[in-house]
Amino acid sequence: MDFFNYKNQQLFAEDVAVANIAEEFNTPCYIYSRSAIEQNWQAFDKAAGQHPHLVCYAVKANSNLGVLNVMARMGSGFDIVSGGELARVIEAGGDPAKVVFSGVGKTEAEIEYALEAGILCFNVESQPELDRINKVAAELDKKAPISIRVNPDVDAKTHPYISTGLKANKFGIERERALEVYQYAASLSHLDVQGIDCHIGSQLTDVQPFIDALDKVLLLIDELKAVGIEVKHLDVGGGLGVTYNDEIPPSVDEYVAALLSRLTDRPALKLIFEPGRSIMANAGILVTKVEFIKQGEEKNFAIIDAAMNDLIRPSLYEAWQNIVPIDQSIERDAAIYDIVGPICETGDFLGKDRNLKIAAGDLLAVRSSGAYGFTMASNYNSRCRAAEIMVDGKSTHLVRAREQLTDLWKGETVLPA
Ligand SMILES: Cc1ncc(COP(=O)(O)O)c(C=O)c1O
Ligand SMILES: N[C@@H](CCCC[NH3+])C(=O)O
Repeated sequence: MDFFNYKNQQLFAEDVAVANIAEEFNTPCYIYSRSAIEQNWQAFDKAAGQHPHLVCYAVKANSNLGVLNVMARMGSGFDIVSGGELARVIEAGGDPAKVVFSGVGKTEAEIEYALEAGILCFNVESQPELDRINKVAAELDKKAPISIRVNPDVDAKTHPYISTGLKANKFGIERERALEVYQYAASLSHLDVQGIDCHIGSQLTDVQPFIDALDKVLLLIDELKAVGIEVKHLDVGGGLGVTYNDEIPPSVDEYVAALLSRLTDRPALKLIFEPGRSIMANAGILVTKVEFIKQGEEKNFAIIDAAMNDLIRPSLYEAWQNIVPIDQSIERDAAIYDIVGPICETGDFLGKDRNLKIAAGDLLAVRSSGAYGFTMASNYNSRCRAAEIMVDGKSTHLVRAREQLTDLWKGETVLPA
């Protein structure tokens, strides 16, 4: 179900008119729907049914404390990639015992922090990382729970920047070396081998690469068992795609059912999911105002008050996101526009060649912006980052205020005279 809908030609977020939110909180602003987040999270939980499982939301998709708190209240686990994300999970009321820690470059300080917090598992990406975790755990007189991220060499058929399961990518341990690395891990005194992990990329719209990767990992689980290493959980990563334009990704039900169909003879193998985009992308929009219409010789430009610093996906991946007027009732002539921001870069666009009926002062919504939107925002051009608002039925909550000019130099100072 879509929680951003037109009623009487006005865009609503749940039961609140987006125009009213923009008036109260100004633009640009991100708006998230609590119901959408809950429904998308529960889709995973329900689809897994009685099979032992844990949904570990990938914090990188959207790490707003309000967003994390909505999931923490439902009992979610979290997939983190930094000490900063762990701190945010804890601050938002998340349970560290349900946290898995992914990423290729964990520092000693981050490992120590995660061990002290008592996380569920480190998803280890290299042999030197095993040594580092073992060393830090020994210093703390603890045993670190680990799983090894296996790179199955499967083509996820997604954008090359967000494909992670190929030999050419920096992630995980090659399938061929995995057995040997597991045996090495099992030999280290302060590691406790708990699981196995795999994540092949993001925005996958076909279920087959997931299944190909799973089959390779299941074979490895059997090989490990044969040498006396028994894993308790299988972390299948995230990566399920969403509809931005005309993509038709598998539903959560289809995706989970396809995975479970391979696990019928392994009822005790706990599944961990790390969905990010599929929970958050369509639970959020970015609202922006048209500042000027500029007619160039070759193109028309709608210059808006949001920019690549607010939402970098179109500039970085040439990602397409739907851009719609908030008020559809105004009758104007349609024209083709590039939707561009005020940043001094030709690559600063949110959409190209869009057919819209717009004028200066109009509000637009960039759809599907709840994932990898605010989390990838920056202060480029010394722009203040946008406000974030959570809608919950009829009520709105400011879950992060717009940055102020003074926030732009927090912690920074000029040289002494
Ligand atoms: C290890 C890991 N887990 C989970 C995710 C979340 O992926 P997605 O947002 O595509 O579900 C990512 C990002 O691709 C990731 O790198
Ligand atoms: N940031 C990417 C997804 C990256 C996934 C992280 N492993 C996007 O917006 O599509």
